[in-house]
Amino acid sequence: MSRTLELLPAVDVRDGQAVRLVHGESGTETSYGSPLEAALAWQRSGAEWLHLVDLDAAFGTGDNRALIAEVARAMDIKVELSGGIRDDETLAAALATGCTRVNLGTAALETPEWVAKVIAEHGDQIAVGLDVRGTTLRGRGWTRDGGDLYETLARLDSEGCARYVVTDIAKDGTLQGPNLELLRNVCAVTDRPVVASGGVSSLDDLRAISELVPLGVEGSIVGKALYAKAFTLEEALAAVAS
Ligand SMILES: O=C(O)c1ccccc1NCC(=O)[C@H](O)[C@H](O)COP(=O)(O)O
Repeated sequence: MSRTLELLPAVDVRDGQAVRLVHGESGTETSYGSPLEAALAWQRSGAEWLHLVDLDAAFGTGDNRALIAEVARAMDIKVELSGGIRDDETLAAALATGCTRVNLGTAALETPEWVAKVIAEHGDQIAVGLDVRGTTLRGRGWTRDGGDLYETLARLDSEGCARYVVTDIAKDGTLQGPNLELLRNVCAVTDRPVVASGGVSSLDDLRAISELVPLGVEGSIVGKALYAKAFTLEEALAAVAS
């Protein structure tokens, strides 16, 4: 098992643009231009992963499917694809981009039988996003309650889910620091790797998340902090190198 925290710079796409949201709320977008340019910039800076999100698909306001596929296919690095992957058709389209894995959110809450089926079929290519306010999961672009974090986690563990992407929505896009307690609590009840998401603001935040690697935290998504130039990706990669 790797002892170095993986970093996944984020490219969240809304209406064809790379954006950042606050608390994942529609209407709070700050635009950062071309998603392809952003993704290529993270790749040039040494990223080994890209976290690529179709926000329109997540919110149900359309999709950026062609653009997302173009970005994913242009990458030489691993891609984690998220947003609106909820049935056989959207899963097939996502996997056809050549991405390394997909991140399911709403489907894990609304169609658990389908999620159990695709976990069995695709194994490590499927991660589940556990997006929470407190300990309540949120689906449909984080707009609707979807049950208890720990009950859902126990169910997904029993179904063989390979990995979880854990987001504290209250922290997401706020530069207020990650919810380390949430990450510790999730790691305490599952032996599956956890990818942290939401709130990273500084290199010290990344060092603090790195300290959770022995507990099961495998990686950290970084969005706003990179776009706001709180630090560079090169500095972040150096900070977590062991
Ligand atoms: O991932 C989703 O499906 C999603 C749905 C609705 C709103 C936001 C969504 N994702 C946001 C992210 O994955 C962010 O890129 C990530 O949490 C980074 O957060 P931050 O470092 O705080 O900018």
